[in-house]
Amino acid sequence: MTSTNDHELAVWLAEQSGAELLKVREGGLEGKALKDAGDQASQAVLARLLAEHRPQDAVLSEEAADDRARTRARRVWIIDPLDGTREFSEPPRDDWAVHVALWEDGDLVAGAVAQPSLGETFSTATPATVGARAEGPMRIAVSRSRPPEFVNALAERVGAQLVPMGSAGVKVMSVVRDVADVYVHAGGQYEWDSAAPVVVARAAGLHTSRADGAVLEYNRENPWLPDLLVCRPEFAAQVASFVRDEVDL
Ligand SMILES: Nc1ncnc2c1ncn2[C@@H]1O[C@H](COP(=O)(O)O)[C@@H](OP(=O)(O)O)[C@H]1O
Ligand SMILES: [Mg+2]
Repeated sequence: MTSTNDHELAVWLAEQSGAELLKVREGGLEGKALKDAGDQASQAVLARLLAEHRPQDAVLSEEAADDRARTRARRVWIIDPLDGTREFSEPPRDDWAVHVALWEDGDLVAGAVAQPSLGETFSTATPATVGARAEGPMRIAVSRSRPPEFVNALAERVGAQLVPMGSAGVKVMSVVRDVADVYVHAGGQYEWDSAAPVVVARAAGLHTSRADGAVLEYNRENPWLPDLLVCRPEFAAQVASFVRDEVDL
C-alpha cells in the first residue's frame, strides 16, 4: 500500500488482519489453540504494518506489552487484533471483529471495524448512514457470555428485547446496521474493545458515552474502560438515566 490517509490505512490494516484470521480459522485448530493462533497472527500483521507505515506513532494493543510512553505521544493506534475471540473459535459463528482506531491529541479521530466472516468493514473512511429504524420494540445488544446484571431490569422498564451476540465491535456495528438500537455494557472492558467501534459509530451519527452518559476518554494510563453505551441518539437519555439511577458502575 502506498502512502494513504489515516482513515484508509485503518480500513486496510483491519482487512489485512481479517484475511489472515480467515486463513487461521481454516487451519484445523480448535478451542484455545485456535484462539491463541488468531490473537497472535492478527497482532503480528498489525504490528508489522503499523511499524512499516506509521513508524512514528505509538500503539496500544490487547496483544502487546503496554509501553506507557504512549501517554505522552501525540498519536496512538488503539487496536484489538481479535475481538470476540470466543466466537472466532466457534465456527461458523460470524460475530468477531478486528478493531483499528487512531487517537490523536486527546480524542479518537479515525478507525475501522472489520467483520471478516461477513466480508464487511465499517469505518470513518466511508461513514455509514443509519437509516430509519425497523418497526417494533427497542432492541438491546448484549454480551452473550457476560451481559451486565441490570439488562433484564432495563429491558423490562423500557419494553425492550435483548439480542445477545459476541464481540464489542459486532454489537456496536449491530446498531449501525439496524440489527439493534442500543448496545450497553458494564462490568469490564478495555479501551481496545471500544475505541474503533466508538469512532466508527460517531461518524455514523450515533450516541457514544460511558453507560451513565459520561464522556469516554482514551489513551489513559490505565486502559480499563469497563462500561459503554452506543445507541441511536433518541434512546441515549432514557438508558443513561436508568443506569445513573439504578446501577452501581
Ligand atoms: N467483564 C469483562 N472484563 C473484561 N473484558 C470483558 C468483560 N466483558 C467483556 N469483555 C471483553 O469485551 C469484548 C466483548 O465481549 P463480549 O463478546 O462478551 O461482549 C471481549 O474482548 P476479546 O474477545 O477481545 O477478549 C471481552 O474480553
Ligand atoms: Mg476485545
